[in-house]
Amino acid sequence: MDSSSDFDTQSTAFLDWFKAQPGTQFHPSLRIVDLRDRSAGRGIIATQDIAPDTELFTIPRSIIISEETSTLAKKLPGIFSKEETTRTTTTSGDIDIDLDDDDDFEESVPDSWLNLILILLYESLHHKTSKWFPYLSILPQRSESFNTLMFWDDRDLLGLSGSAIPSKIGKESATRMFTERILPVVKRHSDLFYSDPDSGTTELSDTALLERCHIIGSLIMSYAFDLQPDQDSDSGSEEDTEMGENDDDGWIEDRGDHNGSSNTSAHTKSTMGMVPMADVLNADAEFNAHLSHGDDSLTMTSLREIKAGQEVLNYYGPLPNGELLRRYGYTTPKHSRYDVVEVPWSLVKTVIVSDYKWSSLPSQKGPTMVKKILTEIERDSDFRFELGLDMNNFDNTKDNEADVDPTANAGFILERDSGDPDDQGLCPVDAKFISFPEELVDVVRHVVTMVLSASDPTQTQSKNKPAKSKSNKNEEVKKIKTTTLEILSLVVRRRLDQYPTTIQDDENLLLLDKTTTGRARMAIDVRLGEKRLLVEALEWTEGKLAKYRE
Ligand SMILES: C[S@@+](CC[C@H](N)C(=O)[O-])C[C@H]1O[C@@H](n2cnc3c(N)ncnc32)[C@H](O)[C@@H]1O
Repeated sequence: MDSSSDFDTQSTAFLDWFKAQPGTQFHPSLRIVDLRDRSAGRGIIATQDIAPDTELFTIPRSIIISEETSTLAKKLPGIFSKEETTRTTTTSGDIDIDLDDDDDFEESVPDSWLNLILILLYESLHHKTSKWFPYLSILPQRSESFNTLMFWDDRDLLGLSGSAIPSKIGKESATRMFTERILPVVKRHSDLFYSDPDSGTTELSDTALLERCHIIGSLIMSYAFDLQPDQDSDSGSEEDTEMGENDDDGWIEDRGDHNGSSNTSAHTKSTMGMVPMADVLNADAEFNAHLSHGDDSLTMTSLREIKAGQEVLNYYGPLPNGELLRRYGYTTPKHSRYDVVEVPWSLVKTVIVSDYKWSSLPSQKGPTMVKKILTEIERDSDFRFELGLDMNNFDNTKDNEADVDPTANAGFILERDSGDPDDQGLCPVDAKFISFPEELVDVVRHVVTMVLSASDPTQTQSKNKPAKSKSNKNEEVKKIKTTTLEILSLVVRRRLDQYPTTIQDDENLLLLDKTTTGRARMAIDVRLGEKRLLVEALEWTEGKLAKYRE
């Protein structure tokens, strides 16, 4: 860790550099500060009260590191301009590379994330002579500087047992992508990448280069912005664009998930960039500043009054703490409102087949009958499609893709109703659990209906069975609803059992053991938040059941 004087010297050098760039502005009541005592690196605080709607700082597009400004993009124009010509999207959504177009096709790096990796790799190998030197100097450059999950070892990750988040780290797929798409470009143009003796960089081994790609990839994931075109040309209303808001989706999130997977269509020319000063701001689920993207510059504006001493905070989106940890390497109490728990379809099946005590089924034949019904459901492609069981409902960054069982990765996401932040960056309503995902309820109810009717002797008798009375029908509906809720309740309990520690254990760790810090503490925040959500779901279910049983 840098001494605090080195840290401050670098901050000052960066601020001086920033202010010296044509077109920048920096509000005099702001200061870059050292927040490492609370594991938040650098941040910006107000030194005087700042009124709402104040321009905090302005960043001309010319000082953003991106394809538009980079020396590398100018030196290798072929690589950075090929995306429209060498790639097409097939109807299935797969990417096809047009081999006839150019025999250098393997060098095309169509994803804005990969483009920025190449650019930053080049700049880091030329950092001493780079025009961004003071800016590059304040960015984390070593793996030890990151707490994103990519850099956690197996022992650290044990703290996240039970959570689905470790399965989304995607280190292998990122390594594959770097090996296939970045290393060949660097090797082919080694004269360019290693051309700066002043920066003292000799040719890197594949291992060292891959390590650097991971560092830069993580840097981009936690620092870069999706650069939107001039908002004046957007289709949104003027008021919305001025507020940096989007009509339909609430706050625009200008940070994508670039975890080794392209999330932009091959034909969408989206650019990512490193935005000096904007990325010095930390963030939270309640925030007080917003970046708007203008024609020539980007402007950070206060959304409400920022009192002297308060931190200026940006917004990274409605992320659960697990996701915040994976992408950004930290957790906050306010982000727990967005916590989620993934419930695998396999767990739901186990509960239905083996755990739930079907009172109306003969104990011998019961499980076989239920299994048969589930198999039929899984075979029914319409049903699977409707329930999303064919799709990987979980993140596509999973390393272990299910080749055999199309439902292996299927699952349901439990979450609260959390609402959007308001136009001042505040969350006015409490987040609360108000229902299970519709698909989960539908599938359980469907199974319950089938099982109950298969085990109902009046259903299996002759076609001339007497019509059911209204009260019988009501009873039947009630039975289906209560059985569905009982199964959901059991699913939640079993999901809770998948965490090695209880809520009480975790709360004790946090309360009694004040030495629980860093990664261990953040892991507790994630798993505790998920378990609290499960308990909320359980209480909600039991409340509903109590009403039906009255
Ligand atoms: C865009 S940078 C913000 C500046 C950063 N603090 C620095 O020192 O360079 C994003 C990173 O800052 C840290 N960060 C952002 N918001 C934070 C918060 N509320 N608490 C702790 N760390 C935070 C995380 O490490 C995150 O990956």
